[in-house]
Amino acid sequence: MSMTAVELAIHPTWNEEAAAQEELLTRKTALETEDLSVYYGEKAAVKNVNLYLKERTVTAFIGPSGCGKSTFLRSLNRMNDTIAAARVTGKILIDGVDINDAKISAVNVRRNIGMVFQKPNPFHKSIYNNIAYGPRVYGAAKKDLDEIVERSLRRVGLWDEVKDRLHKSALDLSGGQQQRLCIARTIAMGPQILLLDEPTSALDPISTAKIEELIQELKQEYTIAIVTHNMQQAARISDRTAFFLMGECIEFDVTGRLFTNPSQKQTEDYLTGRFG
Ligand SMILES: Nc1ncnc2c1ncn2[C@@H]1O[C@H](COP(=O)(O)OP(=O)(O)OP(=O)(O)O)[C@@H](O)[C@H]1O
Repeated sequence: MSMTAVELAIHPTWNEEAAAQEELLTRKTALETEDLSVYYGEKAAVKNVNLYLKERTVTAFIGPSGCGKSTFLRSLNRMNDTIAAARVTGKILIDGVDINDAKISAVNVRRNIGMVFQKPNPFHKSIYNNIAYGPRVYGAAKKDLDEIVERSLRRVGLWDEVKDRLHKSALDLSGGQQQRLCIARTIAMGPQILLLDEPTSALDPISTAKIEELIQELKQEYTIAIVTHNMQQAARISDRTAFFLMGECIEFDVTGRLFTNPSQKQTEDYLTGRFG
């Protein structure tokens, strides 16, 4: 059995955890990919990836820079549609329906599968209007907006911090608060799946810890996929982890097992810092 010191320290009881996490396999699949490849022009950035997200779990995507993690994540809610050179082959299935089907609207896909980016990117609007903007565009009644705003802000633990300044600019919030606001903004649209692309890499350790705690709470309700460069973070917060290398998904397993007893040599080399 191969174990890295770091991962042993993080997962001293990984056997128990792995067993508990196997239970998650019995959950419904929220989304799965079949031979998903993404090309930028002729170059394949993601190659024939088959993996799945189980309902109300956290799945982490790790791997060295440029291995295709973000491209893969972005393909899951059709964000790559916005890049002219990008082309997707294979399937992304939700309840057996391919979300890339021409009959499916990308806008609806993105309502159901929300995304939060590396750098907090609140709109240049008030805190209130950051949350209310999307629901308003989609026809939420004016009388319901106050409730949507409060519920979304409470859900990310921001309500008490901002309730007295709802109509002040969101840009005056700290980076960590801005990122929680961006998560609240996504939640306000009523998604089932949240895609988080390195959501803490621009944040200080305290704000990072708050977001990690929040992710643990949100998984009671949402299916979450997260790209992270921080292996400790993946080990701390995810139920399953996929290790990517040069566009391929090399290994996909219960997080405790992938970190302490990887089945592939490339995974072990990455975890032990032999490359990447
Ligand atoms: N818009 C784009 N146009 C062309 N090539 C791109 C584009 N975005 C990414 N790539 C290329 O696709 C490959 C995968 O990039 P991607 O950003 O998905 O990797 P990553 O694993 O998320 O990297 P990082 O951890 O550095 O963010 C890289 O070779 C990158 O240069």
